[in-house]
Amino acid sequence: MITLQNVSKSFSQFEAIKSVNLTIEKGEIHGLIGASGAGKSTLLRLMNLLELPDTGDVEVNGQTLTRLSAKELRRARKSIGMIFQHFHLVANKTVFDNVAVALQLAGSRKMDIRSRVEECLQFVGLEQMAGKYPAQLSGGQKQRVAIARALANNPQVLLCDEPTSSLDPNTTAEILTVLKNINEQLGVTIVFVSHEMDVVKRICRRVSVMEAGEIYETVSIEPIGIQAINSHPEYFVQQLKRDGE
Ligand SMILES: Nc1ncnc2c1ncn2[C@@H]1O[C@H](COP(=O)(O)OP(=O)(O)OP(=O)(O)O)[C@@H](O)[C@H]1O
Repeated sequence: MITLQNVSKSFSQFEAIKSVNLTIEKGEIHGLIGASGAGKSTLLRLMNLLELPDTGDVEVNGQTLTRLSAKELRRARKSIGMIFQHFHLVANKTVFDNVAVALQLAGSRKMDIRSRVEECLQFVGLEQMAGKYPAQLSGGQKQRVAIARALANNPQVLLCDEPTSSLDPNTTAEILTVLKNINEQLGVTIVFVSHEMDVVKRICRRVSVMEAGEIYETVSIEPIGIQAINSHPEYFVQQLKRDGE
């Protein structure tokens, strides 16, 4: 589903990604974890060619992206959705229009756009918020809009760059549930970048640990379950004690 072969990326003289090989299976939720600067976001952005590799091949959904023309790449990218830590919504557009924009850019017919936007907003539980503006939404609601926008073109892959890092524990759990539903109900393969171990453990089936531009190790894990986190005070006490150890 996603294969990186000897992929390298440098910024000026700095080698941010060093000849990485990685295969992510169809239907998987795959985590990328590591310290700040390890190369997680860069590796993720190489998967839809937001960053162009200096060497190596990137294959997604059976297509070698690195060998496509600009036009072919635009078409291939419709099958790869992406969400970000800071949502990247358009402030002066309504929730409805923020989602519709993805379909307009992809050339969907006007008559199809309304029903598809409504469908996507319903999937993330925001059908009542279609007329609101981003400033009127909570962080979790903004991320749901971004998810609805990413789903609009029926992607096979969803790339998630620290999607819960600005959210509180309860909202994080809600977003993880939405992502899990997308994986299980729509069969979307998910790549999930995070520096938070407990978040990754709750949602990912395999996790690649990154260090200094390389994959140190890829580990299969037993997810501990999205509901494991909640607002119970004992959870916060345990976290605080653990962090203080
Ligand atoms: N556009 C760029 N220009 C120059 N250097 C960059 C660029 N993008 C990333 N880097 C550098 O590449 C390295 C990897 O960055 P990247 O953002 O992929 O790391 P990360 O593991 O996602 O870190 P964080 O968790 O802090 O976001 C860092 O040293 C960063 O400074």
